[in-house]
Amino acid sequence: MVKAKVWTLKKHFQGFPKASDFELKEVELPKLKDGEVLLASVFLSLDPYMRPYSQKSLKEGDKMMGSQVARIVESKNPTYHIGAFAVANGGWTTHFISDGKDLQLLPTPWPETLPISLALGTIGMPGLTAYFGLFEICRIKPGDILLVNSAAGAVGTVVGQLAKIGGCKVVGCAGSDKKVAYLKQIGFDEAFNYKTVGSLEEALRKASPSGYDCYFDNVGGEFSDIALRQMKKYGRIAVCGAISLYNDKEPQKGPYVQVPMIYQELCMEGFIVSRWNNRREEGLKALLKWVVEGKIKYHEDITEGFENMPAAFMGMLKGDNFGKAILKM
Ligand SMILES: NC(=O)C1=CN([C@@H]2O[C@H](COP(=O)(O)OP(=O)(O)OC[C@H]3O[C@@H](n4cnc5c(N)ncnc54)[C@H](OP(=O)(O)O)[C@@H]3O)[C@@H](O)[C@H]2O)C=CC1
Ligand SMILES: CCCCCC(=O)/C=C/[C@H]1[C@H](O)CC(=O)[C@@H]1CCCCCCC(=O)O
Repeated sequence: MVKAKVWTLKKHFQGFPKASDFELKEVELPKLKDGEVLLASVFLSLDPYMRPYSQKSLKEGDKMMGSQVARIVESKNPTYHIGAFAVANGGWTTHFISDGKDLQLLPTPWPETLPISLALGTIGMPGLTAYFGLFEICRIKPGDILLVNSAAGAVGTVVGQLAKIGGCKVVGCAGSDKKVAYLKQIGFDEAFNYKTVGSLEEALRKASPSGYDCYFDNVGGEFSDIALRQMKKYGRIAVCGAISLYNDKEPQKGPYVQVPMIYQELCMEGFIVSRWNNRREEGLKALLKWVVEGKIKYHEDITEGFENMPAAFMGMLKGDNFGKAILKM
């Protein structure tokens, strides 16, 4: 019998999550049935969606949602061999049982030089979000000027570098000087710390006096209200995330987007990356190739120890992470 350690949602979040909202439990897993596999989490992903989606889909006492790179430790399913690694949606747990349907084996061959945790970041869901958001929603073309916020994070770093590959001028915003320096190092044309610029409006105008063709929005709220007013005619806006709003106790009013959208004839579209699940392989293959060629650089922010999962989650939500936030078991 395997005993799994599991982080549960003890109390629904009220505003920003607190340590007391989580509870660590021990659960005895049943024996494997035919077709099932037992997995041990190796790396757990920390993602912003866990904040709004847990509110929407979890009951108090449920296991916290999330994905991991996990190793198969026992198998009664001929497709999955002991020792293989897979990306799974097992939640915040040390061990779990799967019938194999939700498992994605890592793209093969996986280069020995790359950490397998990248399958949760640049060569995983966040990388695919950047890829499809940029090519399908922003529809970038060479010469476009692109703005991305939360630019030093899992999605943002890939957005900026892909846009450079696509021949764009890229402007990125992030919440610390260290992050800004990194953005410049990986090829962003302009980058600034949105927390320390006196006026966001002026900083955006200085970075691109002629305005923006594309805006990849990870933040929403007030930032978007200001950015929207600097879009060029026929600009495209990919509404990817709204992290500035996820911890609100009450929904905020505004921003009111109609006037700039009409004047500038903008196209603004929200999306969830799973829309392109049928093109997952194409996206992963392209991202893996660019990483191997050194055209996409990555940075991971790794916290060690399963017991630190809630703290790492709260840290990511407030911007402590530099690159993709990961927990190593
Ligand atoms: N639509 C989709 O299918 C998907 C959407 N997303 C969304 O993409 C966004 C980025 O996700 P991901 O790259 O994984 O996360 P990140 O790695 O970017 O981590 C979150 C970052 O958000 C920034 N942040 C937190 N609060 C604020 C705030 N009030 N204003 C501005 N920035 C803030 C912090 O960076 P800083 O220091 O710069 O403030 C923090 O590091 C999220 O909104 C997420 O929900 C992600 C995956 C799929
Ligand atoms: C207003 C909330 C916006 C959240 C945007 C975001 O970060 C979306 C992330 C999804 C990503 O595209 C693919 C995912 O796996 C994320 C959603 C995960 C949903 C899990 C839902 C589980 C459940 O409802 O039981």
